[in-house]
Amino acid sequence: MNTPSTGAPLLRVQAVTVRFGGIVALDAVSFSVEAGQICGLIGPNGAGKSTVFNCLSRIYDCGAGSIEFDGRRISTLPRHRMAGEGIGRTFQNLALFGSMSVRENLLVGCHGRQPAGFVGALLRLPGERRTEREAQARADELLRFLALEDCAERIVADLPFGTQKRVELGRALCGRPRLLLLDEPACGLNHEELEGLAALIREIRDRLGVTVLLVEHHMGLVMAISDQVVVLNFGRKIAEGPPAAVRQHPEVIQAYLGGAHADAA
Ligand SMILES: Nc1ncnc2c1ncn2[C@@H]1O[C@H](COP(=O)(O)OP(=O)(O)OP(=O)(O)O)[C@@H](O)[C@H]1O
Repeated sequence: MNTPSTGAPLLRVQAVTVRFGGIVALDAVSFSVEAGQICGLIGPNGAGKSTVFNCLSRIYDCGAGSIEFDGRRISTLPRHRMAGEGIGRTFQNLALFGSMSVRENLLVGCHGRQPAGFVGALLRLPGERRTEREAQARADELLRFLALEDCAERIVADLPFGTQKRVELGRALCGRPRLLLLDEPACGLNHEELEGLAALIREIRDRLGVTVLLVEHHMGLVMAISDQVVVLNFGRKIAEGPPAAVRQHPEVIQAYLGGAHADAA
């Protein structure tokens, strides 16, 4: 089980501002996520949710403000260090190798954190063989956890979309993240798959000890599984707190009323 090494919040976003020309995508946004929480990050289209994720993955630079992970400032680290720091993510449009098997996709996720390097792999050094065994064991563990054993050797592109989404979760989990960023995991899933997803996200938190930050338009899912919800609108944080309080917040109701997501209210 992953545990934080300090008593501070696992993730602290402090006064982060991001501008694109004249657009203020994030305007001094601050929030924290405690270890062991599922935190929902919601808001209407264009509110700034993806920009937060892209700052956390270091795809975007924060123009101002800072991001701390487990007490360490990460907002200035190089992008390739983020997986090693313990932050994993999934993508709205799935980041999978369609022509490779489910197991191979998971192994790619495992190898992102392996220290042996190119020369070690080329020469099949003992250390590299050990990390390969460990990667296979981790992939087996996650195939079981995600109920993907039966399709482990199948080509990903041949699988239903809902199954591909579980493969992507597996790829992200192979790197043993302490914080998992889920980008619209419910998008494209049917009703039955949605119920399975809610249970799975809880299990990722409870059994694997992974803290979850969830961007999602499906309000039913967010409100059902989140311990806290942060609401953005036009790049500003307009509310945060437990789901029951957030859904009654006047600014949240106002932000969603008239939009495509009025069910938030
Ligand atoms: N790379 C970029 N270049 C210019 N503008 C951008 C860029 N990325 C985001 N924006 C702008 O920043 C604002 C916030 O966008 P963002 O994608 O973070 O919103 P979002 O809440 O994720 O929206 P959605 O729910 O539609 O995905 C929007 O006005 C968007 O047009």
